[in-house]
Amino acid sequence: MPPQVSTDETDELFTVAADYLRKRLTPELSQPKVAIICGSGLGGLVDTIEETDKVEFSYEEIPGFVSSTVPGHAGKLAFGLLGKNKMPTVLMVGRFHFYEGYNLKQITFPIRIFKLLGVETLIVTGAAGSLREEFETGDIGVLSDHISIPGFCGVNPLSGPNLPAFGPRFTALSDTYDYELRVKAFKAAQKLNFTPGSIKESIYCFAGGPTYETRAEARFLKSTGGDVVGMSTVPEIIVAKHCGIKILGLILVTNKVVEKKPKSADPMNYQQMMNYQDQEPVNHEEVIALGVSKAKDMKNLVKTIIELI
Ligand SMILES: O=P(O)(O)O[C@H]1O[C@H](CO)[C@@H](O)[C@H]1O
Ligand SMILES: Nc1nc2[nH]cnc2c(=O)[nH]1
Repeated sequence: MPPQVSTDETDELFTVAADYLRKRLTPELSQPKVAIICGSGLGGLVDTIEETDKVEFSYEEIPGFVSSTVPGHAGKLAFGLLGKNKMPTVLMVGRFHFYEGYNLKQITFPIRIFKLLGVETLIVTGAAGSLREEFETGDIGVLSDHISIPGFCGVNPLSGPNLPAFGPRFTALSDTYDYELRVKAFKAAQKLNFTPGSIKESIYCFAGGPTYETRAEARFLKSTGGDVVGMSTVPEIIVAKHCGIKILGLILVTNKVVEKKPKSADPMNYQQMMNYQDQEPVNHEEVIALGVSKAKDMKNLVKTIIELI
């Protein structure tokens, strides 16, 4: 039996959604132990589950779910068995974002459904821009911490009445990213012979989007100690931590946010000093394309991590 979280009227919709899914799944699939959120361009992760036992629901049909509106986010929930250990798993193929106009409660709604279904581990994936010279495009970041820029302004998915059935009023986030899972991520990368250095611990800066960073914002974020920046991930992670789900964050670096002003530029040579203007601005098509090109690596990594769980 999955853990039973008692509910009251406020969280009635969570129960309705969980019951809706449970009724349409076999007992084996209705009690997933692992949930995976697929980030931009990473929807291919759904292929890690066997086609034969895959059951999918479009977000539109699940009570309380909103729709995916961003290219690269298909908008479906897929249940199946993953890896050699046939881990019962649920995948969000496409996530919700604050910049789509949804509030943080809507964005994080699925996490509490996962809790009610019995999920113990959440693997959050996403695309992000690199704030550090040493983080190359295509590298994978294993999240060790985050900085929520909207959080400093009171934008937090746990604002408003607390739901004690899920967790406490005040939640400590100091150990949010499970150490054992991070170790497993590195062990999996080693097992798969990933290029040394292409997978690194990273601190994720959550920016609201949908605009990418100005050059000054990029410098500011870098000065905060962040390694990568994206427009998602943190809200889901906060709600998962609140209800006691173990968390692993995997970020694919899809572009570089740091500007490349040459260190040796002659201060009297305005062309040298200003040549960072030549840098191509980032765009979402490039973000998705990078995700698709690294799909195989991401799939193998996630599968191997789950086999180590
Ligand atoms: O975080 P995911 O959804 O993977 O995608 C990242 O890429 C998109 C911008 O290109 C934003 O949604 C940003 O958060
Ligand atoms: N904020 C932000 N999100 C991203 N997602 C993918 N790349 C980026 C980026 O450069 N900035």
